[in-house]
Amino acid sequence: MMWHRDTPFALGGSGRAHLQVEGLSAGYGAFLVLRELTLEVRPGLTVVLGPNGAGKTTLLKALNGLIRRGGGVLLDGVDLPETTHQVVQAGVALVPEGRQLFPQMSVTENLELGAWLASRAERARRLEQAFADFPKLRERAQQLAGTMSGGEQQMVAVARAMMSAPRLLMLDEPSLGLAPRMVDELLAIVRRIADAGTTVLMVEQNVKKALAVADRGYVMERGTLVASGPAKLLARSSVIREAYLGAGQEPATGTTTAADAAHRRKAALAA
Ligand SMILES: Nc1ncnc2c1ncn2[C@@H]1O[C@H](COP(=O)(O)OP(=O)(O)OP(=O)(O)O)[C@@H](O)[C@H]1O
Repeated sequence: MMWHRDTPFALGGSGRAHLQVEGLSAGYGAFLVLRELTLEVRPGLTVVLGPNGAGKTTLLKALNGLIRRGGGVLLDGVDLPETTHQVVQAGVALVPEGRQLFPQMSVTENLELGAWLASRAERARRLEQAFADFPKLRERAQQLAGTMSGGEQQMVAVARAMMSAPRLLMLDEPSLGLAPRMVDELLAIVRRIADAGTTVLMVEQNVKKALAVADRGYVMERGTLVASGPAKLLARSSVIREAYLGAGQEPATGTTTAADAAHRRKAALAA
């Protein structure tokens, strides 16, 4: 069964938000990761590519108010606030790396947490809409999130972010650890969310597949941008072909267990 119907995703805002990032710097303590980054996220789907440690997650954390940043960030011409609470209120939602669901809570409870700023009645309305947008989650409404497959959990994480009715949805490596078919389905959903009017900024390591669904892309290395452009052109560019040749190919087993293990180690170190 597919995860979605042919109806557009009605949860997101339809403001076609436009994010402008000007001279952004951010890091951890004295360790500066991002140096004077300038980029824009236009309505549609923008992807940020780059190797491990390039600073992709750091970019999303800085935009989301999880770490301090310098430089300017404008959402539709208005300064984006610096605290996560206010960033969510401004209409920006993040699907974090590793999903970060509450494993002992049901699908419904996890989804409801995505609408914590909304009134009770509005939360109920959005939950109904989330189940309409992701019919399979309705069947699993009472299942504990921790007992779901990786792909199912990623769908819950995306649906939870959409519960805040964002104008800008940010996703951090949503395909990590998923089987190829699930990656395709997930990216199709992300594409449809963008088509329905929520601007999307997605960080990915699956270069080939990400560029196939995106409108525009940036390539980041060591905290700076080394290439940008329309996704179709970027896919044919020498910077992508030389640096990432084969990077978008699927592992023979259909899973990325090694990547998952590396990710868990990194999460443990960061904790
Ligand atoms: N909490 C932290 N404290 C200190 N340094 C960190 C922290 N998180 C990340 N870093 C460092 O910042 C740099 C950028 O990391 P970041 O996670 O943004 O990269 P990335 O491009 O998202 O890579 P990946 O694909 O592995 O997630 C790395 O050198 C990393 O070691």
